[in-house]
Amino acid sequence: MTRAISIEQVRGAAPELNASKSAAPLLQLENLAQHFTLGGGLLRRGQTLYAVDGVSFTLAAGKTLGLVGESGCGKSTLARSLLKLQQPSSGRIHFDGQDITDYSARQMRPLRQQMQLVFQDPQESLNSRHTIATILQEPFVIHGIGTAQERQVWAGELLQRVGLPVSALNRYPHEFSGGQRQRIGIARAMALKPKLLVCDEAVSALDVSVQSQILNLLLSLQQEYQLAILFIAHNLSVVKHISDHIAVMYLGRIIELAPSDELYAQALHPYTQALLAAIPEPDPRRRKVPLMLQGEPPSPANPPSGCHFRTRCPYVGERCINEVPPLLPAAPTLGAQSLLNIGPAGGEAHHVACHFHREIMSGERLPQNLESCDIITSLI
Ligand SMILES: Nc1ncnc2c1ncn2[C@@H]1O[C@H](COP(=O)(O)OP(=O)(O)OP(=O)(O)O)[C@@H](O)[C@H]1O
Repeated sequence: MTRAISIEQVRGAAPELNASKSAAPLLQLENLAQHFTLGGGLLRRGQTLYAVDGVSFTLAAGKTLGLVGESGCGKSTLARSLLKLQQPSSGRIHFDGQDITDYSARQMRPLRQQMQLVFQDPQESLNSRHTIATILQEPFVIHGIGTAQERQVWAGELLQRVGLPVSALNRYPHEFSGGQRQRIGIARAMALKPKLLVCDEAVSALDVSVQSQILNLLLSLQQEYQLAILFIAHNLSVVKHISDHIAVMYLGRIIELAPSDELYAQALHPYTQALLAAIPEPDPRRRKVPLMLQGEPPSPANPPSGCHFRTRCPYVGERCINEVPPLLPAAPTLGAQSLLNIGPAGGEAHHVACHFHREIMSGERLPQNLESCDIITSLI
């Protein structure tokens, strides 16, 4: 007779990699870069594309970091690099106390259970020819965990945990709505009880009401399993309710990183301010005057010198052309939370990469060229 084993026991069945080594962050990136050498036409051949250009942050167990930026700024590339689905060009990745940067595919194999990716389009990521039972049992099969009967039980438990009935096991992905398919995608990602979930635009294709149901599901899974979540979106309003911290990315670099509440209360980088201004405000009394931005984002194959944002920044100065602004704790004069627990490991500090953020916030530096600017509409 087969003994039913709950999914709570799965982690115990897996190789014992799981004990956290210390209070160190679960994930730590140091200056991670992903550069591609372009092929194709004569004009582009041999050119370097700076998709991710020196990203550092930390993420603790049980916390969510929202990663936001326009299409093409490097969010998905960053996700793939930190999961080592592609080898980064430079920088270091620390996961659960181990420097995994140079781990081989074989060394990564047991860690794959701990780091899972949830995709935007579950239609594409779920094999349409397989039943939900097969799809949910696959992670156990790949890692050689459990008997056939045990896997069947676990698949049913996973489905119920994400709010779907066990009877759905014998159906196919196309028989479900987009939101239900994303629940199945999350169930599959949670099968081996990972410590880190990377959600790459996981709710972007869903209706707003379904989005919030999926976000609530992620939050409850996070509480239950002390899950760390990197939540990628192109829209600041989506990440607001799920994120403890938010990182704003522009052309391969993090330009602002702050506790979520603080970012919304007092964004310090002109780009973040523009993203916030682009969020629609239904109450006409509270509508802000949109901050204007010039032009389109430059190509990551030909990024501007100095500050990558300078070609669209209303506050640009000479220094922005010549010097890359480092991502540093915000100026003490900004007061409040910004002064607390400052540390490069993230902490509660508000970090910003702008030479003039003090002057902009104090009103000493005024925007120029506003007349000729466009509103960012792609982010609305
Ligand atoms: N394998 C690759 N070879 C060459 N260029 C690439 C490769 N992968 C990504 N890029 C380029 O890197 C840049 C960043 O792409 P990426 O998909 O990471 O951005 P993104 O912020 O996730 O955008 P989106 O929200 O549209 O998915 C883009 O210019 C893209 O064309």
